[in-house]
Order: sequence, then C-alpha cells, then structure tokens
Amino acid sequence: MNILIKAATLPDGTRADLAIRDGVFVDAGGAKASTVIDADGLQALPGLVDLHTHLREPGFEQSETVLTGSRAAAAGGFTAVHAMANTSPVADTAGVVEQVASLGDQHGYVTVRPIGAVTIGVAGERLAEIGAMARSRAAVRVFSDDGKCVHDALLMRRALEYVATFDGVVAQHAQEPRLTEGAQMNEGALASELGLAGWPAVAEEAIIARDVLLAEAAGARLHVCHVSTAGSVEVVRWAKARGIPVTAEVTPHHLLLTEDLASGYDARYKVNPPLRRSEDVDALRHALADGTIDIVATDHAPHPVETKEAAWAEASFGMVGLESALSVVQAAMVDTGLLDWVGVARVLSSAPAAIGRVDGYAAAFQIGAPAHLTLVDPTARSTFGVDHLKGRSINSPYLGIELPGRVVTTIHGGVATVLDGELREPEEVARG
Ligand SMILES: NC(=O)N[C@@H](CC(=O)O)C(=O)O
Ligand SMILES: [Zn+2]
Ligand SMILES: [Zn+2]
Repeated sequence: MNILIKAATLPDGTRADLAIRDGVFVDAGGAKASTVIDADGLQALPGLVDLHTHLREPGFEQSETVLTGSRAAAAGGFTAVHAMANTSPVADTAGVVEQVASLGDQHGYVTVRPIGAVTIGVAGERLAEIGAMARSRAAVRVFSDDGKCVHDALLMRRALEYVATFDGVVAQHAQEPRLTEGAQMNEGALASELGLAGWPAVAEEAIIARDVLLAEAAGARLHVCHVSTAGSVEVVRWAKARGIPVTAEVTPHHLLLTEDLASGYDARYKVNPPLRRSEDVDALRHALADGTIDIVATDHAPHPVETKEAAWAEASFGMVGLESALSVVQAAMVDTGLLDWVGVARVLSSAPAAIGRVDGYAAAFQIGAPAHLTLVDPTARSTFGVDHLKGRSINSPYLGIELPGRVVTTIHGGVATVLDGELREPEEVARG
C-alpha cells in the first residue's frame, strides 16, 4: 500500500506532505501513490501508544478480545497497546504472553505488547516467570499485577531487582490493600453522605513513596499506573528531583472527571483508583504539562453491561477509554492551553513507547521510520455515543457528552486501519 498524505499539519505546526511505501515514510517528492489522503486542516500525530490496556483475552472474551480491543484502539488513533496481565489464565508465563502477542499480529490493527504479571496468578505471593517472559518471543519489558497492588515489600524489591537485569520496568497499581478494604469511591464528605466506603488518597501515596525508595535501592525502573491524587504528584516530583528512575501515568478520566459524578450512583463512574476532587484534577493536569507525569494511559477496562448496571457497591470497577482518549486529552489539556500538539505527541506516543521499549516511535515522520500515524480533525465536535465505541463493551463515562476532536485516519506500519473515520475490516487490512 502506497499512501500519500497531502498538506498535513505536523505536531510542531509546520505543513508537509507525507509519503509511505513498504511500511515506512519515504521522500514525498514525486511519490506515486495508490491512496491519496487530503489532510488539509488535519493534525498529524505519531501513532498513539497505550501503556495500559485491558484486552481481556484469554478468559474474559465477553468483555473484550484482542481483536475487538485492537479495533477500539485503531479507532482511537492508537497503533500500539500494552495488554494488561489480569486475564484468565493470568499472563504469568511465556506461553500466555506469546499467545496474546501473536493474536495481535494476526489481526494487524495495532502492535500488541503483552505485559507480564509480577506474581503468579497476580496473587501477590510468589514471583512469576519474569525472566522467561522477557526472553520469550513476546520480549516482555513491562511487568504488572494491575488490578492488584504488589503490596509485599520484599516481593516488590525482588521484582525490581530482577527486571533491572534486562532493562524492564515494574508498573505498580499503587493501592495499599488494608487502607482500601471495601473501598467504593474517593474518601471524603461525599462518600460519607452517599454511604459508600472511602478510598483514601494516602493508600495510593504511601505505596508510591515506598516504591520510589525501593526502585532507588534496586537501581530499577518503576512506573506508577493511574496516578490520581495531588499528593501522589508531590511524591513523584520529589523522586524525580532525586534522580530516581520513576515514570508516571494519568488516565484521561482522571484529567476530566471528578468524584461528584458518583452522586447518582451510576456505576459507569466507578473506577479504580476512584475519581477524585477538582483540586486533584488540577494538580494532575499541571503535572502532565510540566513533565512530572510522563504519559497519558487509557486504563481501558471493558466490562459487560450486567456488571456495570448493577448497584454501585456490586458493580465492577473500570471504564473503556481507547476510543475517547485523544478527545479527552484535547479537552483537558489542549483546549485549556496547558499542552500543545508536540506535548500530546510526547505524552501519548513517544514517551509511552520509550517506557515500554517499543521500537519505531522515537523518530516520528522521519524518512525510513515505520509509518505509524494518526490524523485528527481538532475542529470537529460531536456528542459521544455508542457508535463511537468499536470494542465489545460500552462502559464509557462520556456517552451523551460533547467532546472535541475526531480521528479521521490511523495508519499502522503503512497500513490504513481507519480511513475517512471508518475502521477497515481485517481482510482489507491484510490485502493492504
Ligand atoms: N481500573 C479499573 O477500575 N479496573 C481495571 C483494573 C485496574 O486498572 O486496576 C480492570 O481490570 O477492570
Ligand atoms: Zn490498576
Ligand atoms: Zn488497569
């Protein structure tokens, strides 16, 4: 597939033609193409990379599969996702991570990089086969028990020491379990009023504080999943100033939504960590803008309708996020003047790729670099609806809300997975 993209606006604001042949960017001068895309007025971004996606396969295919999650990702402008390990069986062996990676390759919409579990069965008791997963064909570099916190300090220390030997990273779901038993929403006056058990900020902050010190002692890379409080930002800022190799992510929903949405007991807003106060949202936005928080990661967490339409206390934690991520980042960060498109390219592509050690994202748009990109129309506005959702689950907190921006085209390795705003079928993708 030869593609010529005419007059796209690059992240730095310059306009350029982009030519793609055999999966890489080539010189646009005089290039012939079978597909010509008029990108006048469209913003080009490097292909988005998600460090935190729940694809649910194997085991929870009623929520999502590698195929349906890949389609949701492509629709959202993503060309690579990291698949979380809390599947059934858990991705704690070379066999499971190789299976997930090869399903991703077969479907071809996005690069699927499996995350390996830190502990067997994410049970927090014994280390998983970290080395075998790292050496496998899936070449796992990110390890996480996400959904659960690696709360045993000795296990966390050993995991950090182990991953340091091959440049891996432990991605921690920072949640002190004793402080959050039965927790349902952010701790505070509103939780008391609603009669829901509170999830205190200190349960997140205390684990981050412990883990940055463990990472320093181990000389290992630590990544903090879904940072949600102003206090966590302060801890990460302190650790970075000290030179500790820590990176942090924030989700789109923690950049936009606040705890008061829990008032109606609509479990679409139930998520872990919980939606916090507007002061926290403000601190997270500024931390992302100043680099204290490195990246945006979706924490796309599909769940079946039954488990989200249940009473709040019984409902599952989590929201889908792949299809809405870029729009929410535009609303929270770009349209507020906190981040420009160069910044968006960093927090949603080059920085997550660097943390996950995904090749091909450091030199976006350069001749010879793999052609992963997305074209968005930042002037579009639409009411977010189920038609925007391309995965298997519809537990989005944005249904019925107007959001800016629209993904018009996604190209993964030179193959268009979205054209004119429409997903292309797998057969078409394979045929090129
Ligand atoms: N975020 C969530 O609320 N849920 C995630 C787990 C997690 O990311 O902790 C899930 O797997 O459903
Ligand atoms: Zn988590
Ligand atoms: Zn998660």
